Amino acid sequence: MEKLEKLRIEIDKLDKDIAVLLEKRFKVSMHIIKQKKEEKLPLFHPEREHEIINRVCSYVSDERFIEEIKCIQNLIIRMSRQVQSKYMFQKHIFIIGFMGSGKTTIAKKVADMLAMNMIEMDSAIEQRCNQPISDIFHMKGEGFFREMEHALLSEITESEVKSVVSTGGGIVLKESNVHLLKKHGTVIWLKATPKDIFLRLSKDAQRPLLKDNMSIERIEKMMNERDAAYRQVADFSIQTSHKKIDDIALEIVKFLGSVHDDK
Ligand SMILES: Nc1ncnc2c1ncn2[C@@H]1O[C@H](COP(=O)(O)OP(=O)(O)O)[C@@H](O)[C@H]1O
Ligand SMILES: O=C(O)C1=C[C@@H](OP(=O)(O)O)[C@@H](O)[C@H](O)C1
Ligand SMILES: [Mg+2]
Repeated sequence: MEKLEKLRIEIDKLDKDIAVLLEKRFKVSMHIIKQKKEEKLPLFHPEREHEIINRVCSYVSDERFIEEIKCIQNLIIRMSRQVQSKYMFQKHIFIIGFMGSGKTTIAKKVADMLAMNMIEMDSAIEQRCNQPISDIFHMKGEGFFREMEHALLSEITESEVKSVVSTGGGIVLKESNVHLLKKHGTVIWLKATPKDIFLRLSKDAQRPLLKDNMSIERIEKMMNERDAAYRQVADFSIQTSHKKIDDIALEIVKFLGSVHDDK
């Protein structure tokens, strides 16, 4: 029993040392992000992160713990990115654009790169209604869906936690949403050609507005009707056709690094 007590005291002391060191490390991370911003350097640098993890593993002499230490180091790096993002972004990051432009896919990537919370508005509405979007449209009508969408956006904008938000393609149809997007976020507009949208969505039955009569011409017509609304709210636009998901997300993260906030 006495031996166990001694070991516990040792663990407690090590935990204290770790906490103090982590606090120091996070403070340095914050200095780094300020410096990166001043020097306009990329916020996200995966090669450097791999380098750090490999180097840290090379300090471990007992092979039995390499896997665990690697895992913890990964988490430390991710949490450092979280600390940096909290410092950097005092507004939400809204991803807007036509159906199939890649909002959901890219928002996940950007959130992962910045270690930020991600909100998928359509999924959140589906959860609230306990129904897929296509059923909500069919059974309760588009008007009901738009009310749900507006209520959710209002809630998101009131939240202290800043998120990467994947919106639905029709978010800009309500003027009150446009106002909220502009006021509370940095808005990224994803674009794609009607042909690419058609190819991306032709096997997807989850878009009620395109479900029955999907054609390149119909997509082009709807897109033309909406483009002005996307344009008026966007801080940055990016063409996604013929680009890889990772490259699109990196381009967005690079843009976000150049955004000036109040700090
Ligand atoms: N840049 C891209 N290149 C190729 N396919 C893409 C790209 N972006 C998204 N996709 C694909 O297109 C489909 C629709 O993407 P999604 O993220 O759901 O779009 P949105 O949320 O804007 O409707 C998905 O199957 C996704 O994998
Ligand atoms: O463009 C629209 O009006 C809509 C787009 C959908 O989201 P995605 O853009 O993710 O497909 C979804 O919100 C709903 O079907 C309405
Ligand atoms: Mg989506």
